[in-house]
Amino acid sequence: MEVARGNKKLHERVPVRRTAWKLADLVILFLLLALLLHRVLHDGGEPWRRAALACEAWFTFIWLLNMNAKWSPVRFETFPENLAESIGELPAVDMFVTTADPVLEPPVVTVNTVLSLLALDYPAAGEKLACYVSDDGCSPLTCYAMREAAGFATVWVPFCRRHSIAVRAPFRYFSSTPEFGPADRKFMDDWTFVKSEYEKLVHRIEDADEPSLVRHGGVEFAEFLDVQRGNHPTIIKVLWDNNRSRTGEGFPHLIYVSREKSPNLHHHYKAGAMNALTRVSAVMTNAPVMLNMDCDMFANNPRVVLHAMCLLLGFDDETSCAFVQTPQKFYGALKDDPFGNQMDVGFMKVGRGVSGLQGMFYCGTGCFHRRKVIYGMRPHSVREGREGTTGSSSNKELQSKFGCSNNLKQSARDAIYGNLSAEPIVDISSCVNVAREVAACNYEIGTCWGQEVGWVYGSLSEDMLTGQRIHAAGWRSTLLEIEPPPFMGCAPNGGPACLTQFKRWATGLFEILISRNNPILMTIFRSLQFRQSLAYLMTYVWPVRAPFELCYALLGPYCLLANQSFLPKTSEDGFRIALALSIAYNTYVFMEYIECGHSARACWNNHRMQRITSASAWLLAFLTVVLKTLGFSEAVFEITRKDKSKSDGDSNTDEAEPGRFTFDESSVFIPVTALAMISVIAITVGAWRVVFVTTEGLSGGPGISEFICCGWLVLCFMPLLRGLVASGSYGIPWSVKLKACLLVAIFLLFCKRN
Ligand SMILES: O=c1ccn([C@@H]2O[C@H](COP(=O)(O)OP(=O)(O)O[C@H]3O[C@H](CO)[C@@H](O)[C@H](O)[C@H]3O)[C@@H](O)[C@H]2O)c(=O)[nH]1
Ligand SMILES: [Mn+2]
Repeated sequence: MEVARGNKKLHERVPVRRTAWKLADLVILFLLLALLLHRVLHDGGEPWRRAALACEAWFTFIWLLNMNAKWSPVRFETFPENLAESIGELPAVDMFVTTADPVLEPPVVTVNTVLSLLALDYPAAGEKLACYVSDDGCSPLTCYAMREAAGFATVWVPFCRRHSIAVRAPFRYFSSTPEFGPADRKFMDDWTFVKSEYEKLVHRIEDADEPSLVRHGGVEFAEFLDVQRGNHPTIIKVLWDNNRSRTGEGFPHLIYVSREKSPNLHHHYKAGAMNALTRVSAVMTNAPVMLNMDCDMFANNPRVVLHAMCLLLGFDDETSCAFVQTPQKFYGALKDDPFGNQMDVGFMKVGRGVSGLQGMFYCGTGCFHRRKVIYGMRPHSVREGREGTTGSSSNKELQSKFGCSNNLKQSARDAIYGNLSAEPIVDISSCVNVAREVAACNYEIGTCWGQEVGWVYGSLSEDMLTGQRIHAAGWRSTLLEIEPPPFMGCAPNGGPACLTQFKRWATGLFEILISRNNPILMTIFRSLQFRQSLAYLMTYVWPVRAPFELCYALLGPYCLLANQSFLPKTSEDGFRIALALSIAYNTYVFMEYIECGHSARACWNNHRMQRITSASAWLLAFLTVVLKTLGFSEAVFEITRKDKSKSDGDSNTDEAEPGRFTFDESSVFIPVTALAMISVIAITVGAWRVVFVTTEGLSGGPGISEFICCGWLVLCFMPLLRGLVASGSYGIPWSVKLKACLLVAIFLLFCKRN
C-alpha cells in the first residue's frame, strides 16, 4: 500500500503532558504501600485482618497496572486535506457489518448502519468501497431490509453528497428538522421528499413478515424456505453491484452474507462471522483495508475513512499502524451515565495511555484493519516480502493457512505481497459461487483460521484477543480521535442488559487470561512489549477483581456483626493513612471525570456501578470460567438487546424512568442483592450494639471506619435496595430475593460461628 505522500505530513503524534497526574499517581501508590506496611508491622494475626491485607495488596497491584497504562499518553492529529495529492491512489476499503438476531437487533437498526456506510465520503467510493453484511440470524427479514436499503440508498447517497449532510444515518438525521432559509427552497423540497421516502422504507421493513416474504417474495427469498438459524446452507446476495448501475457517481457495493451453519460445528459467534466475511470479501473485492462495525453503530463523521488513511498511510513504516481503532461513543446516551457503561473516561485515559505504549486495543467495532495483518503476517515478513528477499509463500503453505480455495489463495497472495491491482474487480456477481465455497462451515477445518489467521477463537472477547495477537506479532496500532466523533453506537440501558454485557466481556477476558494466549507468555515468547502486556493484564483481571472486592466488601459487615475491626482505629497512625488514601483516591477519580467534561454525578454513578458490576457480572463471569475450565458448563455469547425506539427517531422508551435500574430473574442479581441486604443488616446490628450494649473497655470492636465502609456500601447498593421494595421491572423478582436470602443466612451463620 505505497502511496506518494509528497512532503506534507498526514498526521502528528502529540505526547500529552500529565506531570500533576503522575505526582498524584505516586502519592496514591505511596499511601497504599504505607497502609500495607502498617498492617504488616502492627496488625495481629486475626484472619479478617490477614484477608484485608491480601485484598489491599491486590488493590495496590491493580493500581500499579492502572498507573502503567496511563503513564505516558499520546494522541494523534490527522490532516486529511494533505491527502489531496494522492487522492487517486487511495486504497480500497471493505466494510463489514455483523448482525445476528432480527429480534434483538431490529433490521431497521442495521439498515441505518449500512446506509451511513454507503454514504461515506471517499474518492471513487462506488469503486473503492464495498459493504458486506453478515447475518448470523439467517433471517429473510434482514435480507429484505438490506435489499430495500440498497433501493433507498439511490436517493439517500446523492442527497447526502449534494447537501454535504453531516450525519448520514437517516434515523439520526431526520430526528431533527433543519432550519430552512428562504434561499433553501430546493433543499427543503429534497429534504421533505427524502424524509418521506425514509419513512416509507421503515414502514416496509416493519410491516414485512417472514412467512409471506418466503412464500410470496419470489425467487429472491425462496432460499430462506425451511432454514433454521443454526442449520442452513450459505446464502449470499449481491444487493448492489455498483459496476452494473447506471447512476452517475454511484455508491459502494452491498452484499448480504449468511454463512453456512451446521449443528455439528461450532460457529464461534462474531469471530466466526468476521472470518467468513473476510474470506467472502477476499474473493470478491479483496480490499487491503477492512473496516468493521457492529450493527448498532453508524458512521457519524462522513470523512472518517480519509482520517483513518492519514494514520494507515502516514507512517514511514507500516509496522507503526496495524489498525486504527476509534473510540466508542454513544448516541442518545442517558445523562450522567447511570449504568456506568459509556466508558468515556476510560477510553480517554487508558486509550491515550496505551497509545503511548504499543498502541490502542482493538475494541471490536469502529476499527480499520490491514488485511495482511489480519492474515497473520509479521512485520518483518511483510518487509522482506516487499524487498524480495523471500519468494512468495508456496502453494502448500498458503493452503495450510488459508484453506483449499484457489481463488482465496491467490487473493491472499495478492493481499500479502501488495500486488493488488489498481483495477477494481470487474464482476462481483460472478464471484458468488466461489464466495459460497469459502463461507462453508467446514471450510476452516485443518486451516489456521481462528488461530494465526483472522479473528481469533476461544474467547467471548474476540476483539481483545485478536488485537493482542496483532501486537504480539510486533505491530503497533493507533487511536483516531476526531470531531465530530467517527462512529456512534447504542449502549444498553437497564440492569439486565448492562450486566449481561459486562458479564460477557469479563468472561471473555478471563478466558484469555488463563489460556495459552496469556499476555505475559506473549511477552516472553512473542513480540508483545512488556508494558503493553501489563496494560492488557489490567483489563483481563476484571473478573479476578471480583473475589477480592467481594471479600473486602464483606469485611465491613463481618466486623460489625462479629464485633471485630479490620481497619485501623482513630487513635492509630494507620487511621490517618487510610483516611488520606480514601480522600486522595476519590479526589483523583473525581478530577478525572471533571477533566473529561463529566459531572460529579457521572463520577458517582460510575463508582457505584463498578461496585455493583463487580459483585454481580464479574463475579458470575469468574465462576462461569472456573466451571467451564472444570468442564461443567459452556460460555455462550449473549447478544445485547438493541433499543429500536432509539433507531426510528422516536425517543420515547417504554420505561418511565430510563435511568432507573431494572431487574430480571437472571442469576447475576443474586450475589449483589445478598450483599446489599447484608450491608443493611450489619449496619443495623452494629448501631444497635453501640446504642444498647456498652462495649466500652472492650477493645477490638468495630470503630468508625467499619461503619463508614458499610454505609458506603449501602449507598452504592441503593439501586438494589430500591429494587427490593419496588415492583414490576423495577423490582427484584422473588426467585432472586429468596436465593439472596439463603446466601445472607449462610453469611450470618458464618459470622455467628466465628
Ligand atoms: O453469534 C454472533 C453474536 C454476535 N454477533 C455480532 O456481534 C456484534 C456485537 O454484539 P453485541 O451483542 O452488540 O455486543 P456488545 O457487547 O455491544 O459488543 C461489544 O463486545 C463484543 C465482544 O464481547 C465485541 O465483539 C463488540 O465489537 C463490542 O462492541 C453485533 O453486531 C452482533 O450482531 C454476530 O455476528 N454473531
Ligand atoms: Mn453492541
